[in-house]
Amino acid sequence: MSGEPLLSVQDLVVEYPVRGGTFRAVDGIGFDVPRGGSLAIVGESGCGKSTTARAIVRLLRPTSGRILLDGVDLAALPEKRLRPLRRRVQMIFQDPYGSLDPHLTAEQIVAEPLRLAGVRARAERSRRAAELLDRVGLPSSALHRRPAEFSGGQRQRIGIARALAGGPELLVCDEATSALDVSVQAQVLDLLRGLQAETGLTFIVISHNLGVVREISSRVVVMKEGRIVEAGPTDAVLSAPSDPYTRALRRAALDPATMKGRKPRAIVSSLGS
Ligand SMILES: Nc1ncnc2c1ncn2[C@@H]1O[C@H](COP(=O)(O)OP(=O)(O)OP(=O)(O)O)[C@@H](O)[C@H]1O
Repeated sequence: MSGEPLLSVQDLVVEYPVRGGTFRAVDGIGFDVPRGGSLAIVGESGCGKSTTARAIVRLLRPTSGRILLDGVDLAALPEKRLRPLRRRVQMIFQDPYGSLDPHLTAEQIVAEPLRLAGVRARAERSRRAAELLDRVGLPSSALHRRPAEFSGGQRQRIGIARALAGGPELLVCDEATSALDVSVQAQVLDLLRGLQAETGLTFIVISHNLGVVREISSRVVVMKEGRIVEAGPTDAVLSAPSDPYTRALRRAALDPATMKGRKPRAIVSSLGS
């Protein structure tokens, strides 16, 4: 994990057009993610985590700043030049129910990015899709079933197989487990950890759940109102946070009564911070 970071985000600003002007959702943030490493982004609802993720995978175009992938600035690239790089950065979404095309079978869902990556022969795409679905722990009977026939955890596995299909170097997981039951969350986290160990994949994990962050990421940045208020090794930041906001997040996470089914914004305000 030495040398140049795989991803370097510098002075990133994202503004949304709103009635009468713009709203600055991300306000000049920066961080590095080493190759084969992981970074978690945490913070209250609305602090700009998803906006950051969407900018990194260029689902939206940043207002300013740099997103260097191996030194190439994704922020500035026009769509046409971005296309060959898209395969290298993939995203897993929060909602395993909404993010899969209901009309396609699991095999077709996973085979599509293979086609886009230039795998021409249909038989080869089918073979690789079956391999990927097996790798994420789905049985071969899953191949010809459609999303409605799977559980939430199984659908998230299909989403992970789809994200892996193009052979990405960076996987951005936006609340990838938060729609799932706790025991299924643990299984999906195990799968992601296993993939990281096996393949050296680099991860960005976005979560409001500090337990998930501890499990999966060695480094963390804490965001508040579009800015980074604290950053460092996960254990250090979460064990001895220096920022009052991180301390409030942590207190809330340690208290199961306040945490149950609630998001940090509500919890932080209930703590009076
Ligand atoms: N398309 C949009 N137009 C205008 N404002 C937006 C848009 N998308 C997001 N925002 C605003 O930008 C801010 C950051 O939103 P974002 O979704 O990045 O937050 P988040 O930290 O991911 O929240 P959550 O944890 O609830 O998903 C919020 O105040 C949100 O209301």
